[in-house]
Amino acid sequence: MSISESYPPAFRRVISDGDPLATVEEVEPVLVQDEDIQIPVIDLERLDKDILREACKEWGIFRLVNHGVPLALTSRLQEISGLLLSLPFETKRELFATVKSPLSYFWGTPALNPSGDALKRGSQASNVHMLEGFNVPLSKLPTFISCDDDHNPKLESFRVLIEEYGRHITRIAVSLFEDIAQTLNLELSGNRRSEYLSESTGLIRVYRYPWRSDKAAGEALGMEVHTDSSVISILKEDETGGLEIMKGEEWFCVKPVANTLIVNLGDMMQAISDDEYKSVTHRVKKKNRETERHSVCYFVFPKRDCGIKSSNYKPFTYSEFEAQVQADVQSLGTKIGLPRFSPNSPFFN
Ligand SMILES: O=C(O)CCC(=O)C(=O)O
Ligand SMILES: [Fe+2]
Repeated sequence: MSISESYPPAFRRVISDGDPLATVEEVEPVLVQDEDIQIPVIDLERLDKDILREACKEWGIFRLVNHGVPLALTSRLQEISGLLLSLPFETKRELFATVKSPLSYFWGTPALNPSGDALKRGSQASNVHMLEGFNVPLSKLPTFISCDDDHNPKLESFRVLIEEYGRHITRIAVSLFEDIAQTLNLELSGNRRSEYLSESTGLIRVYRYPWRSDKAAGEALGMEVHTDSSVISILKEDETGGLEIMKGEEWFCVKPVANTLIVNLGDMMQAISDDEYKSVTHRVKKKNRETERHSVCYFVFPKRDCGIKSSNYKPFTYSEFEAQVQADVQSLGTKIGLPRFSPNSPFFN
């Protein structure tokens, strides 16, 4: 099987010859080469609250070292997910295609509904994003019994590995959230912590961004410009690179560094912090054409009915925020996010 047979059919023309009729939006010509930038580094074993506060305030993103996730576990998870993602397209489509499976396979868009299925996007949206992946809601993982174990014993290894990785990454998210809350003097008495950051909402997405031939025209965007809706997102990328962040008015490349994790703050953290901290604007734009990019991304959210009150937004629950994002993606093709809840914004709803 050639590698392109494992890609969704809509990707194939684009990766091989850049057919001008291909349905992928070509991004703006690159006028300025995006420069590399060093993001702040946080050491989880010797956490410095001042550096953490500064990173959340000025950047909304930082690199985490001494995070305690065993290297062997991450490597094995990356290896198994890579193997599953390189299965033929049709096999991947069938992998979780049982009504009982909480896991799903998606491609062409990162915008999914709460069940993990791709959202139909508005007509103005660029049609296909050059990415595919598996969506894994961690709390539902114990109920996942693969009906395809005979054909794919790798699926059982994937489940075991992602469950263990999920335990580590949840521990990191909770401990970072508590540290961040301290830097904000945020009151976390009672069950406030688990309402703001509800472990049961945690999900992991394993992404693959395809390789492209030298003949392919232009650049195809891996993931469009966005902020995450989460409280905290934690990314493990491979050595290919492609993650870019906006700082000031400029785009910068975040270079991969072995055995580190990237933490970015999401919209919910921005709202909880009363806009003191930033939900970083980012995208994935792969410069290295010849290699695929693989990443494993964790997202965690507030409890669905958790009320978010802040001076810059009308009060809302996370469910309301999510419903608004989904409605905008479906009607406009893109997420508007927090401005929908800000009386000072032209997007206020
Ligand atoms: O693949 C990546 O590294 C980034 C993915 C991302 O930004 C997202 O899923 O929100
Ligand atoms: Fe993101």
